Amino acid sequence: MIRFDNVSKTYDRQRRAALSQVSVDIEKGEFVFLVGPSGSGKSTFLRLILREQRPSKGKVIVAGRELNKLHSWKIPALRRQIGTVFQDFRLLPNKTVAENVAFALQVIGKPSSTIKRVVPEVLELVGLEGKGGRLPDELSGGEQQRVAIARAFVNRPKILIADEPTGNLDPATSVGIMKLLDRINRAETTVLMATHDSTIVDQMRKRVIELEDGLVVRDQSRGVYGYQ
Ligand SMILES: Nc1ncnc2c1ncn2[C@@H]1O[C@H](COP(=O)(O)OP(=O)(O)OP(=O)(O)O)[C@@H](O)[C@H]1O
Repeated sequence: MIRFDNVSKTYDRQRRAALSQVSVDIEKGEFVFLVGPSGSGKSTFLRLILREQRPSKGKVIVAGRELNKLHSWKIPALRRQIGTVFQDFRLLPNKTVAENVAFALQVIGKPSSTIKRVVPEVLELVGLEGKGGRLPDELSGGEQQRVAIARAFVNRPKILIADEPTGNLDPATSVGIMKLLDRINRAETTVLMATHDSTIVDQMRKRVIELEDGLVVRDQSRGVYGYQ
């Protein structure tokens, strides 16, 4: 589903590579944690998958497309297959929960009959039934992240990318969010999550890819967080 073939990335005017000769293969339906110290290249890895950045060398292949060869007009279609969730939720503050989720479908041209049907379904899936009319600031952090996950998942993407999704949440709330991501993964969605949350990684025992200074220093199935 995601393949990096000897990928290096050096940003303009930087001496050091953000990623160096990275080769990894992530299969459909896998759940993968991406770990490593700050500045080790995790966000760069995720940005390459979304074609927000291009590799300096090597190939990135996502859902069968080699991203370097992808015409820019095809980038929206690529991104439609990838749901994204971030540490800071990134909800639209003036829209209700249901409107936030509906908006993700409106921008890709889904008919309103479909939107009316699937928004309540996905809100129920994430445990927010009955909260569709609230504004984001009327929700707890954990609930806001559930809205963000509902929005990312409502279009049933092949891949879900989560960049520190539990970074702003307390441990108990984080466990609930991880259960939800696990459930989404069991529905055949490939999940790739960058995190500094050692407790979560140690509890879940999923594949762990560790970066250090842009290099893959570990790729372990049923792995642990494994560094301080
Ligand atoms: N847009 C950019 N321009 C120049 N250098 C960048 C840019 N983005 C990242 N870098 C550099 O690339 C390296 C890797 O950064 P990246 O953001 O990928 O790390 P990270 O592992 O995601 O860190 P964190 O855990 O703090 O989010 C760092 O040295 C960083 O300074």
